[in-house]
Amino acid sequence: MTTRAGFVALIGEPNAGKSTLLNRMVGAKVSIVTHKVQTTRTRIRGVCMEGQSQIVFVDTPGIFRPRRRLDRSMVKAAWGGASDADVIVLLIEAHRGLTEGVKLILDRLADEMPKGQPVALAINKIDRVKAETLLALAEEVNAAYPFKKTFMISAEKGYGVADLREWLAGEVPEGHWFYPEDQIADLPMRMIAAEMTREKLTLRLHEELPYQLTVETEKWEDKPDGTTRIDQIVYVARDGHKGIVLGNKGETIKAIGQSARADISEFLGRTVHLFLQVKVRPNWQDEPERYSEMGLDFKDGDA
Ligand SMILES: Nc1nc2c(ncn2[C@@H]2O[C@H](COP(=O)(O)OP(=O)(O)OP(=O)(O)O)[C@@H](O)[C@H]2O)c(=O)[nH]1
Repeated sequence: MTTRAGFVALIGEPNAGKSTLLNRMVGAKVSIVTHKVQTTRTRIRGVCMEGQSQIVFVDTPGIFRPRRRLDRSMVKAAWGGASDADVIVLLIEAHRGLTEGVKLILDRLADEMPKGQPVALAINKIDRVKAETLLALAEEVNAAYPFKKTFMISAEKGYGVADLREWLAGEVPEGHWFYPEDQIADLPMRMIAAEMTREKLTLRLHEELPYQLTVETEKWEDKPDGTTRIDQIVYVARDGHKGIVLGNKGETIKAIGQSARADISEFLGRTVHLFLQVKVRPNWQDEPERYSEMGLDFKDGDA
């Protein structure tokens, strides 16, 4: 049977309802991810299956709030996330209409989507407006940008969300799934745990190994005794980096493991046994950027 898999970016002004919509489509754990982990590297917000399609939602952190200098590079990264995606959904608020912020996004959309990906408009919070207003708004926004499809939804109440999901499932390209189906439910937790370890590594080693580390959660086992065993791999780019991460007699990695374990345990509310392994993956930076940035690990022949 033909399988499909692809990346979907939800974009929109702050407060448009992106998290609420994601939670509806993916499941409640996603909100935990987004509120706990604020990084530019963790780009995956959640994954869901719809029929034979695997839909991977990618993050677009802070696209429209470039306040500080640091934020400007994040804005770039955010549009990068969107333009790398296979499908884009612009979420706007029904009762606020075509705001200046939305206009700004519409102006940039054509330039930022050189690949001509399908872009859908989702008018959210339809529970707050009358039907006439909605139709007029849909027309107005479509006149500004030729959306492939327009959805009227209420992320909070769930109206229209199933239709949007079905449409996305049909729009993502044919291809292998990125994640085994049985890992999807755990994925946000695996990512949080990996991100927590990466944060400790960066705190301790940031001067020596900037951006040269990735962490992946390999195994996750909730034991009947109420504890959780988590195995993670810290990938470094070069053999010489391994020693830096391990430290003298393994002291550095031990200290990192202890503090990561404490954070993960607190977060999960259960005792965690964390096992860290350091491995060299010299080519990870040469992998297509979108995959390595997203923490995806491809086996031969998958890409
Ligand atoms: N009435 C109504 N409120 C909604 C709907 N969807 C989301 N909201 C509310 O809108 C507010 C913002 O929703 P979020 O999902 O946090 O928005 P966001 O786009 O993720 O916001 P940022 O994280 O700031 O980018 C919350 O108070 C939601 O409860 C909807 O369909 N109807």
